[in-house]
Amino acid sequence: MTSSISITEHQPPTVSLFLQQQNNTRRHIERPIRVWPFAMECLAETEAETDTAETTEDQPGNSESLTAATATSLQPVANVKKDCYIKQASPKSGQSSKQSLDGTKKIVEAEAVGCAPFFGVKHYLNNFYGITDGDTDAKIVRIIEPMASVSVVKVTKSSVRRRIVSGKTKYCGLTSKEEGAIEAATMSGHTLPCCKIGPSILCADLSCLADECRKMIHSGADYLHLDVMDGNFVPNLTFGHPIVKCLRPKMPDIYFDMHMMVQNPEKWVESMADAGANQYTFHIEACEDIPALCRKIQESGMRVGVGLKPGTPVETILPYSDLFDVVLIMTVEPGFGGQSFMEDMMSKVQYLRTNFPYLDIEVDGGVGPNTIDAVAEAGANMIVSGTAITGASDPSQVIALLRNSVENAIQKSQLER
Ligand SMILES: O=C(CO)[C@H](O)[C@H](O)COP(=O)(O)O
Repeated sequence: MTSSISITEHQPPTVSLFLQQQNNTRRHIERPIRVWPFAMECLAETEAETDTAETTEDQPGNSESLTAATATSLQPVANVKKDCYIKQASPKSGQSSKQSLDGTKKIVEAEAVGCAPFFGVKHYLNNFYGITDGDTDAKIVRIIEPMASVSVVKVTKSSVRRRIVSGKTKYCGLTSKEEGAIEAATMSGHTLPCCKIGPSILCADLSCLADECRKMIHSGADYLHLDVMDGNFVPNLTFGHPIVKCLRPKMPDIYFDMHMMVQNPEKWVESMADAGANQYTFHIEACEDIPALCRKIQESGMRVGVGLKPGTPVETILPYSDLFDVVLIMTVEPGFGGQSFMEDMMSKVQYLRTNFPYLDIEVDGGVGPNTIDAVAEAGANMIVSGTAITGASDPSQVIALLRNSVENAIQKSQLER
């Protein structure tokens, strides 16, 4: 079933949503939803309201954006002080998760009153989907999380450059309003990870790569995990950026997670960004200057992933943990699909989830219906699965099963918080 909705606003946007359901499997979006950016401004506004204790510092640039935000809402959602600066830091020590969820709830409620399109979209989807800001080249993706009505703003795609300046994240290519909204949202501590299933096409029929990839997406996959092997870091060879570049126009909106099993990963950052990759996951064992590589990846507009081979202790990432968007825990020796899952790697996942509740934790190797429960219970939320999906007679059934396990585990862990 393909559906679409149109929402008109005081500004031009027509919000188009393409939702596809096959064999009762939930979710698939052909294209991102497009909305007018005021929704993001609105988020900033409600953050300011929610966290009044923290919003006292005068910052002229930001007061301008807040005034504009109020003016563009259908009904102002909050009496925001004109001159206040949105400055909610990460959750205060001692702040309970209940308080944090209450804050999130307030934001969601406020949006429901002030932002009809968001409410409609959220209600319609009842799940987590990206919403872009209306440009043809997506700048900001707003993820609506499935379980706890959590809202997150994330930056993706190459039109935005994210840089770390003096330990602070800076965004280039955004208006001050957008930047303020992102700052408020990303620093609010409300960013909880959600379940994403990314089939690895390593063992698929690579002679018809685009068709195989489309099949995965139509079966309900959230993203594609593309394994790049150089015959050096791992004893196998696959493909590189020229193939990714050919694939990109055939699926312009699909998230490409590049698993770079290569020596000297810094060598391929620009080419992969240019080819249209969204996430660049390098192996920590293959890299000498980790901060420099992370900076390079961020500056080229991709999310930063770091992979750990089974023999690499999880603590290795600790000095750099702020620099990563995703940590990939390998549950096989990298190089080949179809190997047996190493359950003892789950202690690494548990350690990461306990210490980094907002981190995207990805698991790769031997993950399928028989092993997913261990992965989900340990706390992983990005699930790579190769042969279990590509070799299945009905990939959509396997994807739905994996998703179900992870979503249940996320829900359970949130109830226990
Ligand atoms: O990175 C990989 C191997 O290095 C693959 O992504 C992974 O092994 C997926 O295949 P399978 O699920 O069959 O193990």
